[in-house]
Amino acid sequence: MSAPTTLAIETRDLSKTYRLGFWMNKRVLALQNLNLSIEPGQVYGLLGPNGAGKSTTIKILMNLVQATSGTATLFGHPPNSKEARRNVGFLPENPAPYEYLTGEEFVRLAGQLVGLSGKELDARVKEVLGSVGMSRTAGLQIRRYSKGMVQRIGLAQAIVGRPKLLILDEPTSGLDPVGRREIRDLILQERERGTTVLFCTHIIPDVEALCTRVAVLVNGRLAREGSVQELLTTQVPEVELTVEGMAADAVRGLGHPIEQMQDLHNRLLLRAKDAHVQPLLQSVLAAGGRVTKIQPTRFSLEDLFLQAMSEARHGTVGGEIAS
Ligand SMILES: Nc1ncnc2c1ncn2[C@@H]1O[C@H](COP(=O)(O)OP(=O)(O)OP(=O)(O)O)[C@@H](O)[C@H]1O
Repeated sequence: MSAPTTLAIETRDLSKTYRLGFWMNKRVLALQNLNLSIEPGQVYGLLGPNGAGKSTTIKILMNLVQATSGTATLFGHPPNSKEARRNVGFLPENPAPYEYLTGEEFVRLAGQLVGLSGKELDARVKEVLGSVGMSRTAGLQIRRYSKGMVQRIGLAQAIVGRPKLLILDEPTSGLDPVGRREIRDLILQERERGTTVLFCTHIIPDVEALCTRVAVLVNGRLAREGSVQELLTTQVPEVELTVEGMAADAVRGLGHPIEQMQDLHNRLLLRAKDAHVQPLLQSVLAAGGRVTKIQPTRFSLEDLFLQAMSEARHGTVGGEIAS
């Protein structure tokens, strides 16, 4: 029997309450009993609206914030241990590298900090500057860099030590489409190399392009978790119908469950669950309406995200100020 693989990241009942106010008597429940199991080699996306607890999770994993309760481990080691730190490359949300260093000096420093030296360091610095597209501008001081260049040099310092795990807080935020594509390609390269990547973002197309698995956090709680494929296929299929010759009220009056209806003046766009389509169709035709188009709808990650948020709105817990 083979030994179980050590998880790259594991959190158990991880919670964080921030204390606020002069008397520290206000509490923000930023994270509530978060359980994550991230296998080595996965590219794992942490999705969620503003204030969902994504950065708090990452900061706990990077030992920048202490959890209030629960545990977190990186390759089986607690975040404050040398063993955990040795294996991780990190890009914070707003990287603030030393501005008076050149890009190359900064990446070299990061390489030295992870134990590289001599020819190996020279070669690796050159290699990563090339792979983030900064070879030509690496001699400029960082204070001269654009946001995109800072982001790329930040990524270069994160990967210079060939970490087994990359943790990236909003790696493509604020970048133009070309910059975003380049950072995405770099993450894909790291995935090819077998690096485990955890990144958080609001940008759903990035998640669709990169992730093997995702977690959706809302109000500090895990609202959805699974492979992108799994999450999308477990949704009940829906069908979109285009109806002409009937008013919206008349269609509603037929009494069938309809998920969404859009009135485009000369036609109606209806969205109904697969199981309800046949009776709806028959009633529309019997009432004199014309059905000009029927098509299955593809449930997107964005739909899933919005659904998770609307469910959470009815049972808010985290990210709220409690007394
Ligand atoms: N240092 C802090 N002190 C007090 N409250 C904090 C602190 N850091 C975060 N919070 C609160 O904790 C909650 C979660 O914040 P967090 O930054 O983890 O969310 P996020 O999902 O990363 O949001 P965003 O997408 O906006 O970066 C929010 O309500 C936030 O205001």
